[in-house]
Amino acid sequence: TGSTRPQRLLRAVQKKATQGDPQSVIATIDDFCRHSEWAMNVGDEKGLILDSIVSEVNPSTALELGTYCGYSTVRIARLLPPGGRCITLEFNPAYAAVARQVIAWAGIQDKVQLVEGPSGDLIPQMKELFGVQTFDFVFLDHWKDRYLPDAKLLEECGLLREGTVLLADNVICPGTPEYLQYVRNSPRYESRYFKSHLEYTKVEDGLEKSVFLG
Ligand SMILES: CCCNc1ncnc2c1ncn2[C@@H]1O[C@H](/C=C/CNC(=O)c2cc(-c3ccc(F)cc3)cc(O)c2O)[C@@H](O)[C@H]1O
Ligand SMILES: [Mg+2]
Repeated sequence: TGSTRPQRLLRAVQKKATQGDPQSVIATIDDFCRHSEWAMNVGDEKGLILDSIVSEVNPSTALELGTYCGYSTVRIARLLPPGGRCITLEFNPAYAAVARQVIAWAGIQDKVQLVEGPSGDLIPQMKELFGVQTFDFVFLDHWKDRYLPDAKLLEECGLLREGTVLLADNVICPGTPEYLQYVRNSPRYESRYFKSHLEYTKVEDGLEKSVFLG
């Protein structure tokens, strides 16, 4: 029973990153993925776009769908204002266990609530479980065929408000065609594409920023 890639990524963080320093955790993961083992983190190039949009929104309450190893969780949480928090949903217990340790190593665990379970079950419980009224920012980076159903579920549960920003990773590669068609054609969203590259490669990918109009 060897280690998994997420476990090897965590070991690199614990070996090379400075405890309590989110930037060094981010840099260590990017170095690991670029020079040792590719992994499906949003990465450094798309990560800068993520950073700029999170900074612009300055969310009190952010939601992330698909924690994986916690890389984008750290990117988002390190930029939150005092009292801000990021709720991140992950249904794979092994990935959640790695992500908790990555987030703790970065020292931003007080800003993060990692919830284990499938988004379809958890989204309807956000208000009762976590006292969430509405989200200011949502980062979609889980199974690509779940972006659209979960966006609609967030609408139906009244978890979006006028101005909520949805940011979706991988709208080109692997691609999320149904989601893109919806947010680009629905009168309830103002959508814009941020062209970039698939993490750690030269392949085209990008992020879609969609503002809910209420
Ligand atoms: C019930 C399923 C839907 N609800 C869910 N609720 C909670 N967590 C969910 C989840 N779905 C998936 N997850 C988790 O999100 C993560 C899944 C992410 C899927 N991402 C990708 O497939 C992906 C894939 C690529 C990729 C691109 C090119 C390539 F050649 C190979 C891979 C690049 C990316 O940036 C990606 O994000 C996992 O941690 C998984 O356990
Ligand atoms: Mg992704």
